[in-house]
Amino acid sequence: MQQYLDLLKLVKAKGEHRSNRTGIDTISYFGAQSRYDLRHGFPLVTTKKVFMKGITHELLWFIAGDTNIKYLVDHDVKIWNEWPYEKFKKSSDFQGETLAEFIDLIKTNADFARVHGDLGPVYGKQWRDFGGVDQLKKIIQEIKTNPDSRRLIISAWNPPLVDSMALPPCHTMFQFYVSPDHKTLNLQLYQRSGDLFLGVPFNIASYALLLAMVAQECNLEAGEFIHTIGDAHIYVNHLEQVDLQLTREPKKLPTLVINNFTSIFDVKFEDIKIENYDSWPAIKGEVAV
Ligand SMILES: Nc1nc(=O)c2c([nH]1)NC[C@@H]1CN(c3ccc(C(=O)N[C@@H](CCC(=O)O)C(=O)O)cc3)CN21
Ligand SMILES: O=c1ccn([C@H]2C[C@H](O)[C@@H](COP(=O)(O)O)O2)c(=O)[nH]1
Repeated sequence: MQQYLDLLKLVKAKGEHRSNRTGIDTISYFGAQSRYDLRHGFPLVTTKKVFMKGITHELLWFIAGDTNIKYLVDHDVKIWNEWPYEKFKKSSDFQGETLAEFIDLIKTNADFARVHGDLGPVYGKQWRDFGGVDQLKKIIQEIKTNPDSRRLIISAWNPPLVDSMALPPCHTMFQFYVSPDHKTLNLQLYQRSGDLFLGVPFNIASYALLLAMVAQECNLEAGEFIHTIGDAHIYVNHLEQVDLQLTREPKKLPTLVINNFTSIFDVKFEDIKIENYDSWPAIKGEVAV
């Protein structure tokens, strides 16, 4: 996937050293756009192995309107673990538990999970209930009945609620666009902040999967995913990993297959398959909390 490598190169070449709330500085470039055409394969980064299982579960979790990490924890998806733990550490229930102990409590104690596993009104809540509006259902209905609309927008950025979220949304809003011949569905995402090494490969695959599912729901062909990023950054402790990736030749993209599709609201994890994913080995990197 050359577009992703080009994005890394752009930020390395034109970005500036910048500090931020995490204490780990970044090289940052403001305003970048990449285009991925799903007709050329499923855009899963091949220059390192990407954890597609986690991406798929996370997307189904958003679509279900869920905001509690219990579902993810129960399926061994660890990517959101640190954020409720940080919240828990500040609560009066905290008694020095480690992150592993905290996650164990989420797994085994439903009452504990209900209170301490919730991230606040994050993506799932906003997509399915933004002040009473089920945006996802509404927009799918609009795509089906009014494909020429220029108002096919879903927003996760809800200003009065941003401060009660464990992490304000990074992928803040997206728009659908049906081609003039009403055959192809395209999606553009505005992501306000992008961790190019860890988060962005997840975000690309996640929105490509969402585009494919909404297209199938609307009997359209999935076309382009256009990824626009505000603060596009590489954490300085990921620079070596990025350089290693830049030495690797991208491989042929895998294909996405969704079996037994009836509706985007009923898709099962087992029915989503990525076939012929040939990637370079995984590369580890620390996440900045
Ligand atoms: N600094 C930062 N970067 C992010 O990408 C990010 C956040 N914070 N906060 C919220 C979510 C959580 N996301 C994450 C968090 C961790 C990984 C991660 O560690 N990925 C590893 C291993 C995944 C695994 O196998 O469990 C990777 O190699 O992709 C990825 C995305 C994306 N977001
Ligand atoms: O889906 C996601 C979620 C988060 N990120 C990254 C972007 C930043 O590095 C951090 C969030 O920190 P802020 O200070 O709130 O910007 O997480 C991502 O790339 N993708």
